[in-house]
Order: sequence, then C-alpha cells, then structure tokens
Amino acid sequence: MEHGPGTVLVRYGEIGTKSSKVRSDMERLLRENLESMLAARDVEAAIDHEWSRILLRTDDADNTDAAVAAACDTFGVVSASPARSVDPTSEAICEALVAAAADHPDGATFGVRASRAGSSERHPFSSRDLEIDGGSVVEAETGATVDLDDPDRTYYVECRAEEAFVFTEKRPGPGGLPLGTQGRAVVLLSGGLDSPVAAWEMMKRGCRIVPVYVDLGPYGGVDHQARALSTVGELARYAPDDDLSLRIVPAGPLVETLMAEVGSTRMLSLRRVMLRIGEAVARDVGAHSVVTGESLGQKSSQTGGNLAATDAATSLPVHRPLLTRDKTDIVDQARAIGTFDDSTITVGCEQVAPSHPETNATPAEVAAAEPDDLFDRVETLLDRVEVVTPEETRS
Ligand SMILES: Nc1ncnc2c1ncn2[C@@H]1O[C@H](COP(=O)(O)OP(=O)(O)OP(=O)(O)O)[C@@H](O)[C@H]1O
Repeated sequence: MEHGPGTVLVRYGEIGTKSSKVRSDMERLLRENLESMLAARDVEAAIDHEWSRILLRTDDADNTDAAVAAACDTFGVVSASPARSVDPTSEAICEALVAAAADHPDGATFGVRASRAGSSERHPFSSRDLEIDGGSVVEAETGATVDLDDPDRTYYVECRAEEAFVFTEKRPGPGGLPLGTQGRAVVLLSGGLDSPVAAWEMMKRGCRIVPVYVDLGPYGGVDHQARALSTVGELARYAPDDDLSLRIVPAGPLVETLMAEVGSTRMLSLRRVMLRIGEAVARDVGAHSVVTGESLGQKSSQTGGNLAATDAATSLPVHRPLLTRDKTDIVDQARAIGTFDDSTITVGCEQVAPSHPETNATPAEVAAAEPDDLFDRVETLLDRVEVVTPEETRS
C-alpha cells in the first residue's frame, strides 16, 4: 500500500533538548502554529505527531508543496521533507525509491541512506540491507553511479514500525523556537533595513513582537513610514495569529526641540527618547524588553560607549539581535525573509545627525545636554499613538 507522495516530515531541533513538560508545551504550540500557518495560506493538510516529528498529510501535490513552504516559514522548524509514505516492507520501500527516481537528474551520482527503528521481528532487514537493495533498484532505474562520499542526490529512507518514508529533499526551516514561547517584546521599527531583520530574529527565538515607529515629523518622511508599514506586513506572514499592528508615535515636536537645543549628543538623545517610548509601550502591552536593529560600530551612535549611554535611559533590557552582524549579511537576510525593499529612502535619523557627532559619550554627558522635561514629554506622546494594522498597510 502506498499512501502517496503527499506526506511532509517536519523536524524540529532545540525543542527536543527540553525537559518533558517544557517540551510537550512547546510541541503543542508548534503544532498550533503550523495549523495557523496552513490555514492562513489555505493549505489543506492533516497534522499528525509521531515520535519527535510532525507529519503533515496532504492529498495532492500542490498542497504538499505549499505545506512544505508553510512549514519552512514556521519558527521552530529545522527542516521539512516532502515524502512518500509506504508500508514498512522492503518491497514497498524499493517501489517508492523507483518512483522517487523518476526525476533523477541526468548524470547525477547518488547514494541511499536508510535508518530503521522497530524490532527485527517486525522488519526482517537492517538499514544496511535497505541501502544495498535500494541502491540496486535506483541504479537499475536510472543507470546512475553510486557515490557514497559526496552524492549529487541522496535518497533517504526512514523505516518505522508502522510506516516507512522515502524522500530526496530536506528543505531548511528557520530553526529557533515556536512563536509564543518567549513572551513579548517591543521592536523599534524604523523603516530602514536592519530593524525588520532584528524583529524577525526575535520572532525566530519565540518572541511575539509589538512594532513601534517613531514619527520624526519634518525629519522623517512619508516614504520612510510607508516602508515601516510594509515591512510589518511582511513580518505578519510569519505570525498569522499575532496582532502586528504598527504603533506610530508622533515625535516631530520633540525632535525639533532636540535640533534646536542639543549639539553633538543630539542623536544619542533621540535614541534615548526612542527607548523611553519603547519602554512606555512595553508597560502598556506587557512586553519584557525593547529591541533595536543596531549593530556595533555601524554608525557613530552605535559605538560600544554610545550604546551604553543610550541604554541608561531605560530600565528595561534593550536587545540588539544584530549587534555582531555585518551589513552585507543583514542585507542578504532581509532579501531572504522578504523585508528588503529596493527603494532608496533618505533615512530620517540621518537628517537629525549633527555634523560632528559624539562617539563615546557618558550617560551623564548626554543627560546634561538634554532639556529637563524631555522624558516627561515622551509620556504625553503616548495619548496620541496611531495604531495601523497590517491589513491596512497592504491596501
Ligand atoms: N523612526 C524610527 N522609529 C522607530 N525606531 C527607530 C526609528 N529610527 C531608528 N529606530 C531604531 O533605532 C535603530 C538605529 O537607528 P538607525 O538610525 O541606525 O536606523 P535606520 O538606519 O534608519 O534603520 P535600521 O537600523 O532599521 O536600518 C533602528 O534599527 C531602529 O531599531
């Protein structure tokens, strides 16, 4: 009996290292998140959970492909394979290997890698037997050469007590932990390239995010805000159950005050204002931290000393998932996750930067140059926050 090519094996990694209680909670959440992801994309698939795997059962090839794609966008998933599911007999497995070899690329070498779990009474063959017999049928079918060290294509066989799987691909997922296992964080989302990637990195480790955009008034820009909005829409694809509404905080008048009254530490004060805004929103929504897209030394405001000076403005932890990442690497990731935008937008903050910025300020120096009522004014901004949902951003 062949159950068809429509099974997707979904593997998860780090969850497996947890204690049994944590593990079962995380597995449940991962299953629920997969269910939501499939539903959001109109993919019909039943979900089974066996051993340390999740199985998605689909009934046509389009659904199988779409189910693999959905799994590979679900945080916590390490890899997914579209597989043929057959009875756990040598004959059925060899037949499935022949079927899988139908699209063997011309001239490609191959190897068969088999694993077998279950008693030897149930399966009168070893994994080595499966590799030898499987290798013979694939060779006969394709005329291809075996290369066990570095095959162009690997045929995988996983034989379990009740069912065997044959597949040739392991498509990578994002890894990380299921979304929702690590609480909630506010992300300062600028409309630039880095902060959406920082947001995605937090989501990948299981953290729900609350995106906040600080409107810099005349120093910001409609395009800049539009890009923040569109990246929220992209991030929402990875979190179909979450409310990723963007909170837009009108800070134009505050920025004008900084421009008029603060000199070489102006940019650091602006960062401190942003962190305070993040802290206030975090209080409101029950978030544990504030996230930025900064990386060490990328700009004068991001030197080690200056990051310490900005952090002194908040009592919440400030997470910077991109701290040690190079820009080229961040750009590549933005393309891969879909938040890259080709348009060149004059970055709002750059218009605020002083011509000779301080590169190693102490918290006391920055605070001394700030208007006394700066942070009181931040609190008053929060009554005027505009909340825009990702659906609105797409229209
Ligand atoms: N207008 C803004 N609204 C919300 N957060 C902002 C804004 N501008 C900057 N930030 C936050 O401060 C960080 C550092 O600011 P920077 O000037 O480097 O931003 P950028 O280059 O405009 O954007 P990005 O860092 O996202 O590429 C950003 O990664 C982001 O987390």
